[in-house]
Amino acid sequence: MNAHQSVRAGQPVQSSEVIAPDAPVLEAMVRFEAVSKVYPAHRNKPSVRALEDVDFAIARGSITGVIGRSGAGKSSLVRLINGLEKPTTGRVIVADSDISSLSGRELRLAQRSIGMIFQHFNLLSSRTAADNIALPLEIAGWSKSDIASRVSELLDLVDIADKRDRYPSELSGGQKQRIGIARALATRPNVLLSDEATSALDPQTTRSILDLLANINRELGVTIILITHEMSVVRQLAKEVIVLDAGHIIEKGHVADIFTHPRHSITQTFLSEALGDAIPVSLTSRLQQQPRPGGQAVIRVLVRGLDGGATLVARLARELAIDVALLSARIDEIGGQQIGSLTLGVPDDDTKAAQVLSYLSQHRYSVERLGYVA
Ligand SMILES: Nc1ncnc2c1ncn2[C@@H]1O[C@H](COP(=O)(O)OP(=O)(O)OP(=O)(O)O)[C@@H](O)[C@H]1O
Repeated sequence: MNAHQSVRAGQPVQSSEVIAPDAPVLEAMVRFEAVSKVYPAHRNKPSVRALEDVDFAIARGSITGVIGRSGAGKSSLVRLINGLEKPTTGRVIVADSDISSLSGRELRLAQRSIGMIFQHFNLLSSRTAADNIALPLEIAGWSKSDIASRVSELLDLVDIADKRDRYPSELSGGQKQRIGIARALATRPNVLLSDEATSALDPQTTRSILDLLANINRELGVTIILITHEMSVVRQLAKEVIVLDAGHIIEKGHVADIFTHPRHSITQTFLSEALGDAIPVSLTSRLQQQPRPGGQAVIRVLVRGLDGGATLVARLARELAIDVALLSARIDEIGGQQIGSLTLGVPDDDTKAAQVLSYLSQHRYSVERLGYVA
């Protein structure tokens, strides 16, 4: 498939298929074609293979999370998208142009269609909020009056007009990030790259920034790519996710599918972190790490909606003849779908707990053993 082809939703997933589900015909905004990135040996340091044969396509107007641990290759991927690095092999296509083949003025023009926001905001401390937002417009050669009206528009968009004359040192982290977002959107980019943009913020401010990004995506149609090491960020905002590990894509697809049916243990660990608070305190306070005679093994399973939970409990009873107890259930909106998190108590006899776990993993449920209760 080349950069200009589109695919129809509903076809089986191919390695470079566009991964947004809803539109009838999807067009890629960012496409990696067999991309590898090797940093050459330097002084005494050996060469590093940061990305290996990476293939994906991100649909126009979508919100996609790219998640991975430290060293997985996330920053390399960002620098390839915005043309700061060239792939060692393969091509990087952004908005129908092969950014990996551009240089000089052509590259600078292409880079204007890619906005970036950062963990530490990267604002100039000597400039006011308004003047920080104006900077990319000055560089792009806009007239003073056009800059003034665009900056006012952007301050309203990020809901921070009252702080226009404040300096970064006078702003909170959330306010600084709003200025960062306004600056990134100044030249009307097609793509907004968020590089750990909420990692330095508290959970409530993170929520408000993610809500703002969701509005921007809805109202302006900007394609958003969220680089993060936190599945909770992906869960709150993205519909699609790419999981990177040691330079390889280990999973990609719809967030709701990956939450309910992860293929890889690393993905499962990210999911557990994102759901850490999903169990009621009344249960966590009773959880033990060692089995109790006559007690129950406690497991957590993710299912599609609460109906999926009722069906699962009925199937375990019917197919394995094991009655499980529903200890708690909670429903979340993840990737635009309702996902149920069920905590089940399985009679703690070794064979029954093992049978249930093996049944769930055979059917690719996202499952985690939490401990035991008496
Ligand atoms: N300029 C460089 N020169 C040499 N090696 C590099 C360079 N940039 C990254 N690497 C190496 O490439 C691998 C991937 O790094 P990268 O920064 O892309 O990962 P990351 O997922 O962003 O990690 P982190 O979350 O810690 O920033 C690492 O082993 C890193 O040490």
